[in-house]
Order: sequence, then structure tokens, then C-alpha cells
Amino acid sequence: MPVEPLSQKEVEDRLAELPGWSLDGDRLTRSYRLGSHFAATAMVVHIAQVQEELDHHSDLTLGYDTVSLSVHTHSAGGAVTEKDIELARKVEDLAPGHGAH
Ligand SMILES: C[C@H](O)[C@H](O)[C@H]1CNC2=NC(N)=NC(=O)C2=N1
Repeated sequence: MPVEPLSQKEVEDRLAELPGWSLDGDRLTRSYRLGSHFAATAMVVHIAQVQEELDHHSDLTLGYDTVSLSVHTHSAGGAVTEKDIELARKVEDLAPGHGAH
């Protein structure tokens, strides 16, 4: 099923409920800090699992103690869609369990 681009207003409304997430050009982004490199690595694996379940994938970057995501929807011409918001919400839900902030 095709996903439609969200309007600027729709993106802003949804971002209001996703603290820490922001729009960088046409992408939703957020970085997390973790307690160790191993903790950050475990969070990356958990996010990868969620992304496979959603069939929606961010550019996911592992640093020493950081995890960064940047996502938009390729099939919507690179716009932000509900799929990006859904992924962001799921990552927000799993982040506290990894001690990410
Ligand atoms: C075939 C597969 O369903 C598609 O390529 C999916 C996979 N993951 C994806 N991820 C993102 N971010 N955008 C997409 O359009 C997308 N499409």
C-alpha cells in the first residue's frame, strides 16, 4: 500500500509528541546517548529488529556511546510519512530499556 507524504503541519504536529526528534531537511532525526559502546550496540540490534518487522529502515549510525537515526520514506519520494513517525515512536518506546537518553 503506498504511503502518502505528510504535510508540513502534520509533521510538526507529530513532532510535538516526539521530544528529541527533529526535521533535518526532509528527514526525521534523533541521536541517543548510552552508557557504553556495548549498550549502544545492543540498541542498534534492537532497532534493526523493529525495522525488519515494520519493513521500514532508517540510516542507523553507531558511535562509541551514541546511536543516531535519520529516516524518510524512499517510496514516497523521500518525504516524511506515517511510516517514519511509526518507527520513531517504536524507537522511543524501546529507548528507556537501553538506558538511552
Ligand atoms: C521492498 C521493501 O518493502 C521496501 O524497499 C521498503 C523497505 N524499507 C524502507 N525504508 C524506508 N525508509 N523507506 C522505504 O520506502 C522502504 N521501503
